[in-house]
Amino acid sequence: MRFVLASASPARLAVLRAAGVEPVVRVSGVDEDAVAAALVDPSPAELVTALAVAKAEAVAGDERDAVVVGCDSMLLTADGRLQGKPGTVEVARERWQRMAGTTGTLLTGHAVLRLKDGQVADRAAAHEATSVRFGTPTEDELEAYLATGEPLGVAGAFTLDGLGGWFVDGIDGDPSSVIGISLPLTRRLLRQVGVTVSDIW
Ligand SMILES: Nc1nc2c(ncn2[C@@H]2O[C@H](COP(=O)(O)OP(=O)(O)OP(=O)(O)O)[C@@H](O)[C@H]2O)c(=O)[nH]1
Repeated sequence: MRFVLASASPARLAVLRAAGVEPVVRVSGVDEDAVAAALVDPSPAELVTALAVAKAEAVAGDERDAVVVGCDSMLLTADGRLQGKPGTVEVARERWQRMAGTTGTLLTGHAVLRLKDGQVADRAAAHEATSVRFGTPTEDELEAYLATGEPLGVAGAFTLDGLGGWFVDGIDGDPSSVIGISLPLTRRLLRQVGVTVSDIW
């Protein structure tokens, strides 16, 4: 079955490939700020789920028979801030100075659309929440990490499976969701739209 990943995320692609799926990658190009602005006081979970739906829907229009999956990840910090990608060293530094030694929640919205004959025959969406216990990098370690550039382009300014792993003391929940796509949740959403995971791996 044709499996379309509506995401530019190399991490999501890697998780799916390691799990036996060879997705067709179609980047949605969704304006995330515009989607967020159209929502009325969404909860963090509602926001990431709405963004995942928007990404999947943006790509689905060109598909005839396929499963289309979209995701969106953000970090909800212990002091209640919802954060995407920091973008700059300054922002990533400020975030780490606040979050070191605390526990945050990495939220990933997921949307699955089942296309048949060019129509959305079925759909399912949900979010996964994973607690992340951050370590406390020394000032030198933090500056070295920032200098690698890795934290700038990932939600929450950290990775679990990359250089950031040195600074994550532990998680409570699904690790694949932190990296970018929850395999167990995606399996459940696929089942809701009549697709068995072994149909796609
Ligand atoms: N490798 C890795 N990437 C992470 C981790 N946490 C967050 N990310 C990445 O951070 C990015 C979060 O931004 P999103 O807006 O959800 O996705 P994106 O990369 O912009 O790509 P789109 O789906 O096309 O929007 C994703 O690429 C995630 O895979 C992690 O622990 N490991």
